[in-house]
Amino acid sequence: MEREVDGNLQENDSFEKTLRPASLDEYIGQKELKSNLKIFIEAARQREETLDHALFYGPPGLGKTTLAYILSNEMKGNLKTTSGPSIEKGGDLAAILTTLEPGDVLFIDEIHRLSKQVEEILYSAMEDFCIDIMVGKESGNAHSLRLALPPFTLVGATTRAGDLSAPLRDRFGIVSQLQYYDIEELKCIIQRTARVMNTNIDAQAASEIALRSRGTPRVANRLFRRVRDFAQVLNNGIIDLKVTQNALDCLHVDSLGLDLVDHKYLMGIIERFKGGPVGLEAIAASIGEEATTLEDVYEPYLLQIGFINRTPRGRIVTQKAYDHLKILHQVDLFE
Ligand SMILES: Nc1ncnc2c1ncn2[C@@H]1O[C@H](COP(=O)(O)OP(=O)(O)OP(=O)(O)O)[C@@H](O)[C@H]1O
Repeated sequence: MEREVDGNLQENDSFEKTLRPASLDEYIGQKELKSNLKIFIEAARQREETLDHALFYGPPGLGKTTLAYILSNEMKGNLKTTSGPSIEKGGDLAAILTTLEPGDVLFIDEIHRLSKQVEEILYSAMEDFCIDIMVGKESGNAHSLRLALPPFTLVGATTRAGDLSAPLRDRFGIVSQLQYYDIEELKCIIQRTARVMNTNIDAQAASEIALRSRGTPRVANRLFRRVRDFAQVLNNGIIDLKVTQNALDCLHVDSLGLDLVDHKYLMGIIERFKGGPVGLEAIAASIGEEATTLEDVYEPYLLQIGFINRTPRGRIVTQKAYDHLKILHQVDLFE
């Protein structure tokens, strides 16, 4: 089931490309990361060198791909994009690397999913701008040939920094975690999106969407488009607070951005496991989901807003979540 509040890219998110900020100045939020990147870019420009390899990690939809585009723009290089799972063999990577031109940015999304063999080729490419390839296998005269590469910048993105091997991680000069956005930042992103789409949105409506966007620009932009549909059909195209609240309620996105799936997860723990602690596998089995989906998709935002705690004995639903769901805490019931 596709969720309006899922930070992962979905099929009908293709409109996103038109919304991508093209420069660091247009990129909203992530203040510390942005100001550091500005220094690194300026320093590389002054030395007439390529920018150091950069690794961005954090939940989906926070702007990692956008940053790769921006870095290539700022460094005036071309951007080549690929992803860990699509580079199956060493030859696939070699084919990409040998098409790079000096100053290009190579973006590898889901970089934690590269195979060991491909990863090892990447080491020398990153460190020495060269790769060793095997030739002459067919003629029985197999030997390795060293190929020089132009200086380039590798930008890696991952939602699972912990899955990255230490040797790969160590080869990035810039390693940064993207943070969830605050309400003001999301409001600016929504207002910018409205401008790019030639639509007006009033400030209260933009704040309301921001509140329900789970700290994630991708979700904010998606909800904005849904709200715009409701406004167009029900409110002469005017996006005000009332039509926004109505639209988001109809989409079952609550005042904190939780949807029916989050409610199912929390209620599952509360009703079947007395609010926890309960192990991930047990929750997964009880609500019919994969444990990895719970960990990657359901839980990060619930942890972020303090609705669950992860303890050595398992997940626990917090008092804050009980208050939001307007149900009495088990502990209260026995008092
Ligand atoms: N700081 C920002 N300012 C304005 N818009 C942003 C910002 N960050 C992200 N966006 C918008 O959110 C959308 C999603 O961003 P992006 O594709 O870069 O996310 P991502 O972190 O790479 O996600 P994934 O990990 O799923 O690839 C883009 O359309 C972009 O326009």
